[in-house]
Amino acid sequence: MAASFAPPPTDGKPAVLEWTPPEATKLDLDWVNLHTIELSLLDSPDPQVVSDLVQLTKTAIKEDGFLYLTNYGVSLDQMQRQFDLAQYLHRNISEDDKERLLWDPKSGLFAGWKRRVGWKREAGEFDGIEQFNFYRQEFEDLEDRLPDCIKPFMDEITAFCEYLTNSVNRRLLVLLSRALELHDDYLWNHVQSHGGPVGDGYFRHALFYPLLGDDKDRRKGVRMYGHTDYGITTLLFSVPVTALHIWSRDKRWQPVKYNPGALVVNIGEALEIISGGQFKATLHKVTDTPTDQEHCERLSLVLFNASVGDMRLAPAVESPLLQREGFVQEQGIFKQYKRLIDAGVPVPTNRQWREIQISTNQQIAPEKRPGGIREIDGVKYAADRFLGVDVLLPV
Ligand SMILES: O=C(O)CCC(=O)C(=O)O
Ligand SMILES: [Fe+2]
Repeated sequence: MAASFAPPPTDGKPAVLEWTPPEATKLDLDWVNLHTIELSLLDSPDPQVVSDLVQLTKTAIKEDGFLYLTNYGVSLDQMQRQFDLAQYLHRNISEDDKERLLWDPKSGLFAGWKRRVGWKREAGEFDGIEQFNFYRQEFEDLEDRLPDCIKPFMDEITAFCEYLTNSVNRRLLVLLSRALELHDDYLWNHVQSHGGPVGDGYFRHALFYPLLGDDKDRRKGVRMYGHTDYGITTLLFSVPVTALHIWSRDKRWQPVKYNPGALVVNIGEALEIISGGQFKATLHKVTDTPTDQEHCERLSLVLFNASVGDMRLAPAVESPLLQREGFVQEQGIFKQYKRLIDAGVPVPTNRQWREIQISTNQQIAPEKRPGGIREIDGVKYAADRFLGVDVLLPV
């Protein structure tokens, strides 16, 4: 049985205001119908239950690339505390710390403080998104790389990330390895980066301020443009303010419904490549909120799990699933990597791949991207090219 999360005590620490979740939207939206994976069932003594769970996981990642994960070992109260801490960081970080810890995406990492004015170190147009991003270095240098206000709580944030990485993500990777019919620790041992609470990935405290008036018009309803995450898996805590949309199997943008306590998990590009396209790195974007949430702040906690930096990804051809069913080259990154592999051209290493995307920053309006907008089968795509790899993202 996997142990549940056991956070460090809170006594003796500064008082932290409770985060009040905004009310969920009352609008009846075109919700995407995601499958739910109950992670605790992996421990079931009944082999049929476990094999049904693997089958359901396979269906979810082949069909949607997104799923809800429940019963993963963190209680609602424990999750609430992490939202309290994220809100506390955003309310209490000093202007000096914002300056001192200002991020520099040109470095290839999003580490530190993002202001509400775009995705570069230099101030750009208002986008209303503030973030603090904790990479391995933030966990290692508790003195110099953190806002002073959050220092008393780092034991809790560290323990939380350790649990998410070493228990939740590890168990999820067991399920995904089994879906590929490989041994339980295949993805954990070969693809997941290790070291510290987040490996080469990062933990994010994001706060989306309301976007109103001219700012709203200018951004045409989009907060974060359509993209796939480059890592292995992304664990997003389901939040009451609706904004996350996925490019669904019906080839349209559909919102993800609030599921209190659940993790919304998406498959990153690394898994799409390893699985020879059997798993889908699904496109998603963050949009304006529904009209009844227009004035709500959206707090969002995310763990991005990253792959081993020096590795050049290729499909796991030892997978019996791949041997039986072959590659799936319908979409996206695997198709592009396969073209390079077939041509004998080395694909980028995982580190090169993530750093080029962060440093050249994809959050550029589609019409301003180098390749502009292309229409294929009636769908408009923004075209980009990184390190010889074409990237097409629906607008
Ligand atoms: O905040 C969210 O719901 C999603 C954010 C996201 O897609 C990302 O940061 O990659
Ligand atoms: Fe994302």
